[in-house]
Amino acid sequence: MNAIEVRDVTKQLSHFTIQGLNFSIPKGYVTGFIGQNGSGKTTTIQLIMDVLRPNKGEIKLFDAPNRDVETKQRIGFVYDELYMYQHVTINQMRSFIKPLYDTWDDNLFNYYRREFNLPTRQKIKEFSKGMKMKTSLLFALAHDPELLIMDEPTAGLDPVFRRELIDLFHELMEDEKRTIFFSTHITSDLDRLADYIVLIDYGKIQLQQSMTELEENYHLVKGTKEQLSAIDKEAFLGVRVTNQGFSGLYQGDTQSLLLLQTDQPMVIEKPSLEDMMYLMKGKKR
Ligand SMILES: Nc1ncnc2c1ncn2[C@@H]1O[C@H](COP(=O)(O)OP(=O)(O)OP(=O)(O)O)[C@@H](O)[C@H]1O
Repeated sequence: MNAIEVRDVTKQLSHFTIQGLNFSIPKGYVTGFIGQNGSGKTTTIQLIMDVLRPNKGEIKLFDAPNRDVETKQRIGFVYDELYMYQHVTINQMRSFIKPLYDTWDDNLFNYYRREFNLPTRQKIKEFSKGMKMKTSLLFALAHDPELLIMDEPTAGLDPVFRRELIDLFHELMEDEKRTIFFSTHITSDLDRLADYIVLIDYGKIQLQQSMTELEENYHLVKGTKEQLSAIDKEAFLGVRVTNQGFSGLYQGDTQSLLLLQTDQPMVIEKPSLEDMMYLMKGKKR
């Protein structure tokens, strides 16, 4: 079963359109949602969370419409800006949020509050950016959600806590009942955590694959401009050329590249997610 299904969704904003959005997020896995600034990640997450309504298409969570109140109970939502009332303390906030969830667990709340080192006497509006993100996470985790949907949860966090958070997400995934879908610009977090990747560009899904498929199917090829002219350009998803030579994202079997008669061998490496995003924006030559 899929935890999230987005089918033919269109959303028209004043200067931006999400068009014919189709993707699904498998249950029991971690999926990273990537794309450049303004590519539509937050808008897509808001559509999934029913904060925005699509003009066309449908979104299902655990096979039920995303407007279903019971289904919303199963989801922990972490937003990149704290959407909660900020003039209260964490404990006052708890008294508002707790009644909304049947599965609310005070032990979990107290555990994560201590783990995240969040003060109980200070008002949330006085928290640092990182503390606000931790507060958002605390409230998402305290009702033991089956599906965690997070918009840039690691943004604004110091590197040590970011690593600890990735460890926590690993722990949360251990019982295999949970699903995580999160957007990020920090691709090293995805290398550590993600099973699947969804890449969005200009409001359209460019790529949805497992990390294993990505590793098997894509190669980073580097060489001289002369070598580039000898390669079938159709096999490249994108190429960047500089004075030093070229680097390209190559799809498929690299055997034919190794057979090319060139004065020096080309470099063939495993691309990072960052390489892929950068090169996919490069032109085909
Ligand atoms: N409420 C809104 N009204 C009109 N346009 C909007 C609204 N919210 C977002 N947009 C536009 O939609 C586009 C996509 O924005 P979105 O926040 O979804 O991108 P993003 O991929 O999350 O970007 P970032 O990585 O910078 O957070 C942008 O051009 C933005 O200006």
